[in-house]
Parts: sequence; C-alpha cells; structure tokens
Amino acid sequence: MQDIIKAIEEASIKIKELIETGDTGKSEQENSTGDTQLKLDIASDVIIEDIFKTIPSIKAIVSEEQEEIVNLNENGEYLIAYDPLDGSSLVDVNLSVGSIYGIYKDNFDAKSIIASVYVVFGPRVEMVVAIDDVKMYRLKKGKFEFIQTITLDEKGKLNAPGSTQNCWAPFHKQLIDDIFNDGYRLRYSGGMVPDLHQILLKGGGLFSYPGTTDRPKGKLRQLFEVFPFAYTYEKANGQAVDGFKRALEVETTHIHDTTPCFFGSNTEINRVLEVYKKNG
Ligand SMILES: O=P(O)(O)OC[C@H]1O[C@](O)(COP(=O)(O)O)[C@@H](O)[C@@H]1O
Ligand SMILES: [Mg+2]
Ligand SMILES: [Mg+2]
Repeated sequence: MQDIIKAIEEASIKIKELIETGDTGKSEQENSTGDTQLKLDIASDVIIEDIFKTIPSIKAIVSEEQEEIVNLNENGEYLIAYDPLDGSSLVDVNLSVGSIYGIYKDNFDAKSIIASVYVVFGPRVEMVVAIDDVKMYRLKKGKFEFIQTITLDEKGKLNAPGSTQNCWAPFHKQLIDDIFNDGYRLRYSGGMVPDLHQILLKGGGLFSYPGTTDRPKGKLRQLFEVFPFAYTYEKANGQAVDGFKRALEVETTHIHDTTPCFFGSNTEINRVLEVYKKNG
C-alpha cells in the first residue's frame, strides 16, 4: 500500500504544477457521464495512469475520465478507482479542487473498498489517507509531512447542500431549511473535495447531494467519489448514507453508476435518516 501512497504523492506534485500552468479550456471530448472534459481532466488522468502503470501491486485501475477498466498486473493485489481532477471547472475561477482515489480488493464495489486517499489543491496541497484511521499530510518543499489525525465531532455547524434546488423533493427542502433554521452556516464551493475536507477539519456538519427530479440517482459517482469519501467519513467517526442505508452498502451495477449521498457527523446523518425514512 505504501507504494501506492508514494505514487499518489508523486502524481499530486505533477498535478499541482499542471493546475498552476495548464490550459483551463475545454477539450472536444465527453466522459462516460456526459461531462465535457477539460484539457486539465485529461492531462491529470494521464499523469496518474502513467505513474500507476509502474506499480506492480496494482492489478487494475478505472478513471472517472475513461470508459473502461484498464488491467495492469495480473498478480497485483489492488484495484484503484480515481477521479483525477474533481471540481475541475473551478480551476478557471481559482477555487480549490482535488483528486480522489478509492482502493479496492477483488471487485470494484462498496464492500471491497479497503482504503481511500484524497488530495486537496488549494492555497496549500494536502493529502488525506484513510486506512485504519484518517491522517492528513501537507506538501512542504516537495515532501508530504504528517500534520494530524482527523476525527469528527458528534455534531457540527456547517451545511453544504448540493444539486439543483428547484429539483429537490419538498421534504428534502424542508430538511435543509430546518438545518439552517437551527443555526448551521452555508459552506458550499461546488468542489466535493474542499467541501468535504472543510467539514472534516471543522469538526462536522452535513454535505448532501440528493436524488432530484432531474437526476433521481444524484450526480456523484459511486466508485470514484462517494465510496472513497464514505470510507473516510466512517473512519473519522462520522457517517455516509444514501438517505436510507450506509453508502458502503449501495450496490454497483456499472463502474460509472451514481448515487444520492450524504456525508457528515453522527447527529446530522441521523437526522437525514429519520427524515428520509418518514418520507422515502
Ligand atoms: O454544481 P453541483 O450540481 O452542486 O455539483 C457539484 C459537484 O460536482 C462535482 O464537481 C463533480 O465532480 P467533477 O468535477 O469531477 O465532475 C463535485 O466536485 C461537486 O460536489
Ligand atoms: Mg468528481
Ligand atoms: Mg473529475
């Protein structure tokens, strides 16, 4: 596993350079989810794939930006699903973005995830590794230094409500309104990595990306986005659910499947489960 973490560190140093100097324009291509790919999405995907190809312990990889699984080493132990540049459309307005990696064994599905890593590219570059616990590292002078272990409080103060609000179910809108009426503060940048990183570091709160009338299964992708963060939140003493059950119990039928998702500390997630149980 250490070889994979080192590979992610190496890729992140290159992606940082790419973000700082690369072209933020659109490419001519779409990915499997139908998003127009930015040149930065494609270039960061190439950086990661080229580095992962040199690691013998990786059996196969799949990227949010590619259609198919890429087999690497027959005898490799690990499968990695990754989102090379999450929130890439925020680079041109100079907001934070990230990379997300889910490390799986045997199958690309929720019950096979065994570790998760994400990297935030903001004013500083930070890497968060969840294996048995959740550890944060910061890039300083070309090296990732350990900074702290992350754990969530039982209850937080932040609310990050995602997706198109005029497509929310009325009970979901009521839930979000009630949370604001209880004094929670709005914190939503449109980048899943910095938004979830903020909630983790500020002790807790709620990030939601529900199913909506325009996207009943939500927007966020199971293997590349939801399961890795679900793993991290659970290891940090929080929870991640699809409204009704643990996100890590959601079935995957296709590598690019999406799911509604909610991440947070225990008080907020229990509140979501209660409301969805009554209305779902
Ligand atoms: O603009 P919306 O609908 O709230 O969606 C925001 C979400 O979409 C994403 O940007 C999707 O990720 P990509 O940029 O990798 O496609 C998440 O980072 C973010 O949480
Ligand atoms: Mg993404
Ligand atoms: Mg992406």
